[in-house]
Amino acid sequence: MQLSISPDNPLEWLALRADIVPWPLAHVQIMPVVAKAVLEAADKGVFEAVAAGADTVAAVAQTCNLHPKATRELMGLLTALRYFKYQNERFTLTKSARKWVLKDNPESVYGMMLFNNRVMWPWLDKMGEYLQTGKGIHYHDHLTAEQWQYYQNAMLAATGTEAKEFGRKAPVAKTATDMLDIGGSHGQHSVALCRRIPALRSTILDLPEAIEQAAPLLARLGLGERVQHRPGNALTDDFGHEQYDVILMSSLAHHFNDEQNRAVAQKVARALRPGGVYIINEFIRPETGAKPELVGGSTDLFYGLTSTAGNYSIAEIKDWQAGAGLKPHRVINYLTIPGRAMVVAKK
Ligand SMILES: C[S@@+](CC[C@H](N)C(=O)[O-])C[C@H]1O[C@@H](n2cnc3c(N)ncnc32)[C@H](O)[C@@H]1O
Repeated sequence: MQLSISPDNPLEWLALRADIVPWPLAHVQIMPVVAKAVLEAADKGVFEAVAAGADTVAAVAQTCNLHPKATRELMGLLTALRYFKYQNERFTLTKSARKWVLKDNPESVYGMMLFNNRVMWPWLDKMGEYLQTGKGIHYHDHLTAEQWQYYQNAMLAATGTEAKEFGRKAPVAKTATDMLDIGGSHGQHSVALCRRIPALRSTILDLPEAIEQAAPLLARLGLGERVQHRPGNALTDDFGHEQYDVILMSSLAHHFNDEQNRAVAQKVARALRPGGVYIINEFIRPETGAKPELVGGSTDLFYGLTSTAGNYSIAEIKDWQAGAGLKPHRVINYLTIPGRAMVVAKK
């Protein structure tokens, strides 16, 4: 997937084509403003206010306690971004914005918006330092309880769509009974798979601070005893011997360095039953020289900044699995989240 600038008319098309438009300005001037405007709009309740009927600048400003002139500017930008339509002097949410940004919609990314606005945004200021030192900020080591809550809600919001596709496509036998979900947080991936495979039960291994905040999110998913949290640390805990038919590690490998991922793979290989599968579900870093890809590329830099590690290529992930004695099985790309894949190995 790529971001591109699309012309509104033939003259703009010609100007872009002739390369007389200074397009980097889109990145350095427009995108930072766009990102912060959308985050603040979500945080200040602007989308919810319009959905509830505040359909003029004055009504939005009053409902959200904002300055009228600043609100007009914000609404103009959000309309250009197609969050809103403006007709007959009234704002309405577009159908697509309604689906993705309203708090209570199942596919909404609202939780991610709050986390990015309230917790993640200041981290971006550290990018220059990271580029010079190569040392990330390792946020798991110093979040407050409130920040852990925003984080776990964000993970739930970011993976609602993916988890459904995971539940349908993960190559797990219908006879599977036991699953370990390493760094499983909210449990959406486990729940999706348990819904497909009636005898499956899952244990979610996550850090205690995460579980404190993720427990109510998991409870809301309604699988009861079949999906349970276990507080621990994937880097130091033993996973047992021939106990599981499926072990999933989703979006955690990018927080671990190569050596740590190899050590985890060794423990996974021991804990799987013969025929069991190890699924590493991840953002994929395109191989050097391969076609550039925006999702894998931008998250690679982001996880470098936040955890010093970063994304890995499919070949690197397969190498950890093979190094632990597992056989390559399948690589399954996501339709709904480009740049992500399940890299699956079998015991
Ligand atoms: C980016 S989130 C991914 C959550 C979920 N698996 C998903 O795909 O949406 C990473 C999760 O791993 C957990 N985590 C981080 N370090 C860990 C460790 N050493 N052991 C176990 N879990 C860890 C975090 O608390 C967090 O819940």
